[in-house]
Amino acid sequence: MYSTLCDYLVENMEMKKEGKDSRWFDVKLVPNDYIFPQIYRPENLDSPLSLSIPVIDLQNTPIQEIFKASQDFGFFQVMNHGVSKKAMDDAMSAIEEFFNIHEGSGSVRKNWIYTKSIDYAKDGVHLWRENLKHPCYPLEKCIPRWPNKPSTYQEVIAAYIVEIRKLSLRIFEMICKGLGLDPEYLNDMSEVQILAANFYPPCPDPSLTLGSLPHRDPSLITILNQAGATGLQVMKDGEWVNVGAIPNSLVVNIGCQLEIISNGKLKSVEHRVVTNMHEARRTLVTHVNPSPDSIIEPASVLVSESEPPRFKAFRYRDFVERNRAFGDYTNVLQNGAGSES
Ligand SMILES: O=C(O)CCC(=O)C(=O)O
Ligand SMILES: [Fe+2]
Repeated sequence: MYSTLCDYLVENMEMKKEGKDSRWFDVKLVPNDYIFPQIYRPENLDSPLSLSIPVIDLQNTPIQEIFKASQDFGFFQVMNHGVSKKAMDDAMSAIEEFFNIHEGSGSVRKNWIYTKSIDYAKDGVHLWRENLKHPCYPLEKCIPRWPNKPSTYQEVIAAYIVEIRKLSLRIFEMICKGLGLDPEYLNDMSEVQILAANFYPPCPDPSLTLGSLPHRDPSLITILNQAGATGLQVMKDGEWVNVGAIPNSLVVNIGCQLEIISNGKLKSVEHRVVTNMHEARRTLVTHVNPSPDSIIEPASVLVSESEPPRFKAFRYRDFVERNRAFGDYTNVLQNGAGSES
């Protein structure tokens, strides 16, 4: 932390003299408006050694493993998941270029939303990240409305979404079988609706900052490509647990809607992103959501006299609008290619 404003100005003027560019994160000390109050700070960045998120090989349709991880952690990592390395690498390169091209260009709010770090504030404190979000459903209509810089963006992100959709269908089938639901139950009501890309630059003091605030996802499931970088933490038994960075794996977590449909059998768990000093974290997050007009309620086969419904029914669209579930521009995101902006 800077002890005086003067220290801060001198430090940053010196960096400019040295000829470094002046992106917001090119600082030697964390500026005051990025320092969270004590209660939010991720002071101990090491996990308890005994805990780790399950890593599951999808090759042999491991229904019980997926089901148990969804109950115990609400999170798991998958290997041999069928999303090609090329699709993952190409998509991640496009994202990296996007954040390089668009830095400093101001927020763009049309059919996609680019939010700079400074635009994110919790009680006046900024998150250590930049973010891009856009709708993905219906895919063919959405593609031409996505960013066109870099020029590969639309093509490679579309290819990535198609592969992620296939993976989400496999995971849903396994979860349905584990729960005792019709295998198509979740497939029929879901869409890969929103893509969010994040850029968390290296930070001079990760104990003071956050990349994302603790939250639960408003999705059915979320599939996260973290490109082998650490930073994600999951709450387990009252402690923050680091999620390992395994090359070519994907992280899957149970969203609030699936917790409701499962009548509380599966857990939607709180998570957050911490920063680190040495490497940038870039992530591609796909929110697999219920179709906006679907009714979310505990599945009838999971409800009985001995297990009454633990949640009331609602329309997903109403939940999203009421909670502004995808941030300030939720309407643009939920209404996808149909929205005028
Ligand atoms: O970027 C990450 O690692 C996590 C992002 C996340 O939790 C979300 O988009 O819901
Ligand atoms: Fe999340």
